[in-house]
Amino acid sequence: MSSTFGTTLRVTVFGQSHSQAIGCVVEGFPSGIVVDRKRLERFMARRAPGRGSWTTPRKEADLPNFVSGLNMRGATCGAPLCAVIENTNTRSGDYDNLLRVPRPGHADFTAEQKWHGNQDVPGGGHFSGRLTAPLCVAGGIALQYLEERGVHIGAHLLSVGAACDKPFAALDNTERGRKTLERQLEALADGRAFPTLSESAAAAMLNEIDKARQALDSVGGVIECVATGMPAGVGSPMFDGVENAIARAAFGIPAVKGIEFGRGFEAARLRGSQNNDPYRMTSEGAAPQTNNAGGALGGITTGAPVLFRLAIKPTPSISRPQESVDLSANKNEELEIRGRHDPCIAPRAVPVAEAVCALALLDCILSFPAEIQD
Ligand SMILES: Cc1cc2nc3c(=O)[nH]c(=O)nc-3n(C[C@H](O)[C@H](O)[C@H](O)COP(=O)(O)O)c2cc1C
Ligand SMILES: C=C(O[C@@H]1CC(C(=O)O)=C[C@@H](OP(=O)(O)O)[C@H]1O)C(=O)O
Repeated sequence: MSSTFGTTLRVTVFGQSHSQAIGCVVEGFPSGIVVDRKRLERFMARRAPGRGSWTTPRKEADLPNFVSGLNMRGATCGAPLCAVIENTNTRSGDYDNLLRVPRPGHADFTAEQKWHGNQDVPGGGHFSGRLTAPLCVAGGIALQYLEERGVHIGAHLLSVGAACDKPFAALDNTERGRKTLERQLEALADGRAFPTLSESAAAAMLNEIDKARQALDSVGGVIECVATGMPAGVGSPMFDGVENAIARAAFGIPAVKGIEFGRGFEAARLRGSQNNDPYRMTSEGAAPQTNNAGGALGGITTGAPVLFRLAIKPTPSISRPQESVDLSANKNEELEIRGRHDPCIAPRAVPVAEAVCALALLDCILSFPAEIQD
């Protein structure tokens, strides 16, 4: 198992949900990034567990301890960066029956097929959503670095169950569209507890989550993420394009089942005349006026916002009885899951989408920039 991604910026995530600690090792950060700890903590808090009835009740401080990679000024020093987060609130007994009886929808069954009893099941082991905390440490630093260079990344919940938020204005690449998108990103940066653009959407989504929880069930959602300010010419065909890099990192987030860029799957129902993004000359040079492509053509950035959506499945661990099997007795068994679980994963995965977007784009900038013109 490697749990590593990236070309120049290489991120490794380690630990299990109930091991002593979890963490990350990042190689390839440019030196001299002064890490704003307060800002990083605010970012981590948006993902943290234990924040009310729409999250798992497991409470964790989720404070990273940097054991290497920073100098006396708290800036990246060029050496590999290692951050460790303690696991302090584990209740492994909740998982006793799951060693024999795999949860439908979680990775218990596939881990057993691969490691034949040696896997660490409690808390979801290395498959746990908890491993996205160190991903947010690495991504939170990448976000700070990119922001200083004019690349702004933000995400929100586009839907939970049947409840929908308004979309980002990122398909319109005119000055008007860009201004609206800028305002939307500013609004999301105000520290709101629930990540939607509209307040009424937040209320409707919380209601969907509550209905699912009360029915001893869970619900899925869609996250929309955008990066503005990406220069044109970044990324490399065929396998190191920005879409490749983002998709690879995004599928590392547990519970992600789909990704689409720009118009995405809807483009398959359009005519070329509707889906092509026409170019016009602007004060900053040639630019597409619409952004159905989602900021990339041929894997290379167009200069328009990089836009993608993630499908997040409903939480596999639900409270109602389910059909499973006892793998040691080779018989069918009805499974009842104990323990503490998110009734909906999507809200907590919003900052994680921003984190992987920042890491993937920074890696593309460092590894596959536009060539310098003579
Ligand atoms: C932030 C976050 C929180 C999660 N919380 C839970 C949870 O409480 N219970 C659960 O069963 N799965 C939870 N998951 C999802 C599982 O970890 C995931 O479905 C499982 O590892 C199988 O991986 P897959 O769905 O990607 O195939 C969470 C995922 C994330 C990203
Ligand atoms: C602790 C977190 O979420 C955990 C993710 C998770 C899973 O299976 O993914 C299962 C639960 O673990 P436990 O049974 O130990 O409470 C969640 O609480 C976190 O994300 O930080």
